[in-house]
Formats: sequence, structure tokens, C-alpha cells
Amino acid sequence: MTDDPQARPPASSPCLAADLAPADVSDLPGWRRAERARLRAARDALRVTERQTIGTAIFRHLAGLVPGMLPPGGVFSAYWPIKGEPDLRPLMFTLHEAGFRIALPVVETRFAPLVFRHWTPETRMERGDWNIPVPPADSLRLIPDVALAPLVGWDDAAFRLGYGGGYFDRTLAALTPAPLVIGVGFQAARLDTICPQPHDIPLDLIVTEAGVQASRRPR
Ligand SMILES: Nc1nc2c(c(=O)[nH]1)N(C=O)[C@@H](CNc1ccc(C(=O)N[C@@H](CCC(=O)O)C(=O)O)cc1)CN2
Ligand SMILES: Nc1ncnc2c1ncn2[C@@H]1O[C@H](COP(=O)(O)OP(=O)(O)OP(=O)(O)O)[C@@H](O)[C@H]1O
Repeated sequence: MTDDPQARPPASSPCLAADLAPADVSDLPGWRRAERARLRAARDALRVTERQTIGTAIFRHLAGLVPGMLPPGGVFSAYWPIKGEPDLRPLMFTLHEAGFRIALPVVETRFAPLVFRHWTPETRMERGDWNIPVPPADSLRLIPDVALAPLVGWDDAAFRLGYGGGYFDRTLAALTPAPLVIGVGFQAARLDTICPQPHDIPLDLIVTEAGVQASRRPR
């Protein structure tokens, strides 16, 4: 041990470092609300063609990665895009054609973990909570082996900022074994840190149009 303060490891979370986070993180929920609004406004401002180019790049990265992460006939959970999220529905068709089962997340009960309903190209989607299209209630329930989690924001430690309902965190805390979760979003939505809290669970990988950007586990 030494008394030289320079020799000590950082004494506190990087969230408290002035260069990484807002001056006042004592109001973390308020800071997250503001960051969500800022990042969503930036996403909404993208031109349709820019969004499509980014979606295509993310599709290519995932189409190369995901099949090798799934067992034969394994379950892949995607998402039905809302609010300017990258549209990865082509990946649902591609992986369905390759013999994997596709699921979509559904809020069946508010503030409870998500459930995952089977989707095929023949599924007639219905309107769920927040008007998100979902497979009908009589669809088979599946447990994903690999799940995509759409990102509003992300950081280098693979933490995710979502819409603020805590659904993915609650779901990951409840599922055993936990699926491999890939956060999907825009490179521009990177934050120095989301200021992770005890309930925040890091994702396994973050994929943006620039490729794999962060991972929790050594690859
Ligand atoms: N495409 C997609 N599907 C998904 C998710 C997602 O993030 N994206 N989810 C991932 O968890 C779940 C739904 N979670 C959501 C949570 C909040 C809002 C939302 O729009 N909230 C409003 C506020 C509404 C309110 O307070 O009542 C908002 O942000 O404006 C949307 C989806 C399941 N399906
Ligand atoms: N495992 C959990 N059990 C109970 N509540 C939880 C759990 N995880 C998160 N929450 C609650 O959900 C709320 C929102 O969490 P957070 O800010 O991390 O949302 P988010 O990850 O951005 O949202 P979402 O996953 O819906 O897109 C918090 O108030 C938190 O207490």
C-alpha cells in the first residue's frame, strides 16, 4: 500500500467523474429521462434513407453472427420496430428460412417480465400495449436462446438504456438460463456511461452499424 493518491484505483463509479457524466447525477432518473429524450429526438431526425442504410449494415453484422450462436432449431427473439428503431424484420425472415424459430417480445402484464410469442411469416399481428404489433395471444410461448434488445442508448460496458419501463432488465433477471442478449442500436447513441444501477444487467454484445462495439464476456 502507498499513500500516494495517484497510485490508488478510482475510488468511485465513473458516473461520479465530471468528464463522464452530468455534473449532478443525484437525480439519475431525471438524467436518464433527458438522455432518452435527446437520443430519441436525434434518431427521429435521421432521414429515412440514412435509417435504412444503418438497418442494412446492422442486418449484415447480425446475419453473420447470430446463426453461429443458436443451436439447430433454436429460438431467436427479434422485435417489431417502433419509434425509429432499426428495422430488422428481414433478419426474422432469413433466420426463419434457415430453420430457426422466431419469437417476439410482448408486454402481457405491465411491470412484469416480457413473454415471447412464436412468430412465422404467416402470423397475423395484433395491436399490443403502446400499439406495438404482437403475435396473437394464442401463439406458442417460447424461451429465446438469443434475444435482440433495441437500444435507446448504450455504453462500452454493454449496458443498455431502453424506454424506461425496465422490461428487459426484469425479463433477464427472471429467465434461467438467461438468453444471450444482443443490444441493437445506432452508433450515435453511445454514452460514456449509462450510470448503471444495481437493477441494470449488462447485455452480452452491442451491435451497431459499425459492428460489434461492446461485449460483456470475453469473445
Ligand atoms: N420494438 C420494440 N418492441 C418491444 C420493446 C422495445 O423496446 N421495442 N420492449 C422493450 O422493453 C418491450 C416494450 N416496452 C416498451 C416500454 C415503453 C414504451 C413506450 O413507448 N413508452 C412511452 C411512455 C408510455 C407510458 O409511460 O405509458 C414512451 O417512451 O413514450 C414502449 C415499449 C416489448 N416490445
Ligand atoms: N429486475 C427488476 N425488478 C423490478 N423492477 C425493475 C427491475 N429492473 C428494472 N426495474 C425498474 O424499472 C424501472 C426502469 O428501469 P431502467 O431505467 O433500467 O429502464 P430501461 O432499461 O431503460 O427500460 P426498458 O427495458 O423497458 O426499455 C426502474 O424504476 C427499475 O427500478
